[in-house]
Amino acid sequence: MRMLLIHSDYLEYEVKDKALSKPEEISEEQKKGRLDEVLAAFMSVEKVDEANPEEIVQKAVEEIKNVASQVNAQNIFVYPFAHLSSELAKPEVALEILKAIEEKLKEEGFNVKRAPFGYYKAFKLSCKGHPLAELSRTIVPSGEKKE
Ligand SMILES: NCC(=O)N[C@H]1[C@@H](O)[C@H](n2cnc3c(N)ncnc32)O[C@@H]1CO
Repeated sequence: MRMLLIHSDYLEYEVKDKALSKPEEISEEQKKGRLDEVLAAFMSVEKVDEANPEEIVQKAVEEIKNVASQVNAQNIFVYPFAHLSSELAKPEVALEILKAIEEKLKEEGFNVKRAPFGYYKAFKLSCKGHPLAELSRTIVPSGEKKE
């Protein structure tokens, strides 16, 4: 998995069009979303992650928790983003992993939103610009090598 973490004044999105033939079913309310004072986690789930989805969920949650505590963020935006890797996991696997990350972060007490999966979305982001405001992480299952 490739993750881009941006500590932001806000992140807001608006669904524009389907990017998959069968995108995630969403309600009218989910077509727009916004969080303020947010750690935005843009994530590309990779083919290598299919070897151990549970481990990837655990490692991703740990990384996000670590950064959230360093930047003192309580709000997390889980954002599916297929542009950080050329070795993408199948959509059905990626969606399950992102849903699991969302749920575990909620269990940890964070206020979490997840942007809809399988759509083109307009988004606005206001990066805070401090030294830890822009971070990237690469996560792979144990035993797999990081490319
Ligand atoms: N910016 C818009 C967009 O990225 N849209 C992406 C994601 O929402 C989602 N998606 C599909 N596969 C993946 C994957 N492996 N990891 C993350 N998201 C995925 O499906 C869309 C088309 O690739």
